Amino acid sequence: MDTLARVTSLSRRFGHYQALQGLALELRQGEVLGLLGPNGAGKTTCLRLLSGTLAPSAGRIEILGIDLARRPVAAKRHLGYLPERPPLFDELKVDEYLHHCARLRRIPTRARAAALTRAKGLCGLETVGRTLIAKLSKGYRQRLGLAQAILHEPRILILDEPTDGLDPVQIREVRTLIRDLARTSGIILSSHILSEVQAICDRVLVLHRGRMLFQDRFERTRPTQVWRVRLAPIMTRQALDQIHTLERLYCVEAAVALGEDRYRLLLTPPATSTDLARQALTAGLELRELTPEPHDLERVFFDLIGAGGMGSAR
Ligand SMILES: Nc1ncnc2c1ncn2[C@@H]1O[C@H](COP(=O)(O)OP(=O)(O)OP(=O)(O)O)[C@@H](O)[C@H]1O
Repeated sequence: MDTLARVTSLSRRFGHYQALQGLALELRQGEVLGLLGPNGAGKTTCLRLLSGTLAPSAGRIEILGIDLARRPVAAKRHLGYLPERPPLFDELKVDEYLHHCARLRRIPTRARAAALTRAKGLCGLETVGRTLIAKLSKGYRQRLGLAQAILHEPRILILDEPTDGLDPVQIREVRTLIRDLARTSGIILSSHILSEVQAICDRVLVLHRGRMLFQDRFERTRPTQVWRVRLAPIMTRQALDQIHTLERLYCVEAAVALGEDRYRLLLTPPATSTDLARQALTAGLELRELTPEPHDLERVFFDLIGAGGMGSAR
């Protein structure tokens, strides 16, 4: 897979405030990378740095091997950027605005009409070319923001909260469009909604207080290795025996007591819940409940926003 962007030790300060600290990431062709984090985590700062609209305090950004700080014009040719608030001019019509963007992007005059048709087609804007931007709905404004970002067919798309403020139908359309665009480019987008990132992205990078907390590739078919079990009630003095029996099961890597005959178990790969049920029965444990725990990312994210996690006895 081709590496499109490479970021090393990227940091940005605002006065004494460290908004981003030591970020490293790579973006590859065909990949959608999600930046996930609560408000103020540093997502917009990171995307502004990557788009070249904000200068870093330290670190390096390479776009297709070109140093963004040293050769900004050459590097930005490969970038399309949809900021948090799309830079639209209300007094222009959609076509006028896109022509203006095509000029700014230095698309040759003879190629402009085709570029507009392509971008409008991809973003579902064919019917609104002559509409005044001031009259567009929020959903159409967002589509237009996307259209200006893809007009010059960039290899890298940077999208700041691309579905923010859209209704469920528009969200589905924009998600489909993003997946379509990823066939020919690499996309990095931000969101503060876990399900959003899980729906669109191949990989996630969780930011918190300007630092990278966690990075993972979604393997949607990967079964969870963490299970929660409830056993038949026993006398308190036997509780220790119960957890020791669980720990001794061949398929169990670790067991944590949650109280009232409930335990959280980490299975040894490639063991499955069927192995667990069978081995528990053989060991004389009576299983009353067996439920999968959320995937790692969900636990990391809920820990982050203070809703409990692996260590809690929810
Ligand atoms: N121009 C600026 N001057 C001073 N502080 C700033 C500036 N831009 C961002 N910050 C601060 O940097 C931190 C990170 O902001 P940023 O907008 O990158 O977060 P975010 O993760 O995008 O948040 P949100 O989801 O709310 O958009 C915040 O505390 C913010 O107040």
